[in-house]
Amino acid sequence: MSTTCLSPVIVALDFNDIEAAKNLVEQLEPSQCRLKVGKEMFTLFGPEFVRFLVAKGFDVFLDLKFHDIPATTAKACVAAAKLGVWMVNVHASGGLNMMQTAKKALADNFENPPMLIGVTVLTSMDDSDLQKLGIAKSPAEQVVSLATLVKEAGLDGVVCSAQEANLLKQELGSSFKLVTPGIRPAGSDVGDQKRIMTPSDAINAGSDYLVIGRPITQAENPMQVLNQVNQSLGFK
Ligand SMILES: O=c1ccn([C@@H]2O[C@H](COP(=O)(O)O)[C@@H](O)[C@H]2O)c(=O)[nH]1
Repeated sequence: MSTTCLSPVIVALDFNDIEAAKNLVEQLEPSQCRLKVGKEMFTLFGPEFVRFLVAKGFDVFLDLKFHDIPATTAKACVAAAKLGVWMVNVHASGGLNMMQTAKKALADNFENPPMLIGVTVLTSMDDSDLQKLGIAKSPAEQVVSLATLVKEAGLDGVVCSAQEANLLKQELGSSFKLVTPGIRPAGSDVGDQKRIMTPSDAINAGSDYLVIGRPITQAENPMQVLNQVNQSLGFK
C-alpha cells in the first residue's frame, strides 16, 4: 500500500550499483518523493528491484519507454503493471493504434491500472536534433502535435520538457498530466539535457511532476538537495 506523496518530485534512480541505489532509498520516505526506474537499473537488476521499491511503499514510475508494434507494447505494459507500479510509459511516436491498444489492455486487465503516459520529444533534444531527424518543426510544435495524439489515444498525460508545459496546459487542459525531466536546480550541471528549467519555474509553468536524477543522486548530500527542492516548492 503506497503512502500519499504530496511532493511533485520523482527521483530518477539511475545507478549501476544496486547498493548505492538502496542506500539512497533507505534514507527516503514515500511521502517525500516518488521514484523512477529506467532502462539502466531495470536491465541490470530486473523486476526484483522494482518490487523492492513498491514493497517499501513508493509510487514507482517504470520509465521503459515502450515503442513497438501494438500487441507487443500492450503486453509489455500489462507486464509492467503486474509489478504494482504507479506509472508506465510508451513513445508517442509509436502511433495512435499502439497507444490505444496499450491503454485498452491495461483497462481490460486491471481494476486500478497504473497511469499510462506518452513520451513526446526527449528533453535532451533541441531544434537541430529534430532537423537531423527530418522533422521541420520546433520542439514545442512537435511536442504539441504528439501530445494531442496522446490525448486522443486516451492516455493520462505526457513526458515533455517544462518549457512546453504552459502551452500544453492551454491546449490540452489542466487534467492532462505533464511529467517533466530536464529539471535543474539553479547552479546544477546541465549534462546532456537541452530543454531545462528550475523546479519552481517548472511548477509555475504547469508541470505536474518533476523528474530529477543527477542533481540529487550525484550530489554530495542527496537528501539535502531533495529537501531544498521540496522546501522551495512549499512541501515539508
Ligand atoms: O525526455 C526525457 C525522458 C526521460 N528522461 C529521463 O529522466 C531522467 C533525467 O535525469 P537527470 O539526471 O535529471 O537528467 C533520466 O532517467 C532520463 O532517462 C529524460 O531525461 N528526458
